Amino acid sequence: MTAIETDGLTKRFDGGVVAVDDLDLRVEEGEVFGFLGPNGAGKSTTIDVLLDYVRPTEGTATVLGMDVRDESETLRKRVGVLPEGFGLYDRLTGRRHLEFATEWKDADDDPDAVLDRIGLDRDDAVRSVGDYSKGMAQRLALGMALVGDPDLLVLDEPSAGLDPNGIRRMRELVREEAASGTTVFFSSHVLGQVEAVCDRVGILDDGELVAVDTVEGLRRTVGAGSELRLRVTDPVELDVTDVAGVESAASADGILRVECSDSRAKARVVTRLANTGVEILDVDSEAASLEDVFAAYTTDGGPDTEDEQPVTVKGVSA
Ligand SMILES: Nc1ncnc2c1ncn2[C@@H]1O[C@H](COP(=O)(O)OP(=O)(O)OP(=O)(O)O)[C@@H](O)[C@H]1O
Repeated sequence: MTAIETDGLTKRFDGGVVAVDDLDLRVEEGEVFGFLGPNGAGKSTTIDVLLDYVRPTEGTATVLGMDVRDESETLRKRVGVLPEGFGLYDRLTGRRHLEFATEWKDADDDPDAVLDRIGLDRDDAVRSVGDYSKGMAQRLALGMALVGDPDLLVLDEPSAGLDPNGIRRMRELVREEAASGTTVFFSSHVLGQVEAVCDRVGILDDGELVAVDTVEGLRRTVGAGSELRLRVTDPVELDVTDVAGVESAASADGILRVECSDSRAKARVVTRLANTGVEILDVDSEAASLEDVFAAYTTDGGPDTEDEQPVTVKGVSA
């Protein structure tokens, strides 16, 4: 089943702003889908339509096989939402919030189990949330989204305010949810996190979907390759340019630098060298980051795929 499907979805606001423009989007069940786009691209408006907070001007949207306008009550029980800028009730405790979420979803979650999952201390759970730090409130809101074992999780900037441990826990939770069959729709400007957890990403620009693929696939499309650096005993004699996915190779100062258009080529190069008896002393690698890919799609009319030019390579991924 397709977890999210939009056909010709358009939202035009009073005043003429077209926030979402003829959007055809498909998110498959069980995948973690990253939803990216510059400020004002239309991401929040799309999410609002999917949750039936906003009605589209044209087109349709289905979630878990149901039309969002006809089945919004049913969907509210099956979809967990962590909205950006969520509101909590200052005078109520964290535990009470979880109990409310559980009642609202007709679920039977044990609040202590949820607290343990999100890493919120049980003593803190009996304090009023008005006294919570930003990260504690964010953990609680994530916990509320997880209540009721949702079939779809919609997370808008889920790492906002979280410390590094909280970010790691959030990523683990996303992967755990996906492993249990939950679809995760993950909207964020923190591209490193999107890259770390998402199976595929969609990039929205000016209300239009300009790219949908795996991060690896997007890298290939924009010609954003990766570089492999090998310290070997005698690099001068080596030629690996016939290895599939290798663009060029050059050696200097005992280092062989191999430009790859496809990151899988790196493993092929290492295998080739090992098979020819070359001693590899050290290996290092850099891949174009999702940031580079994002910039290629959202500036200057998108990537020129006719004549693929490598974009700036940065971000170390050994
Ligand atoms: N209620 C509204 N009335 C009029 N225009 C709106 C309304 N809501 C959003 N817009 C406009 O729609 C466009 C898309 O906004 P949206 O909030 O969906 O973008 P976004 O991708 O979520 O941006 P950001 O990354 O900054 O959160 C913007 O031009 C915005 O000004």
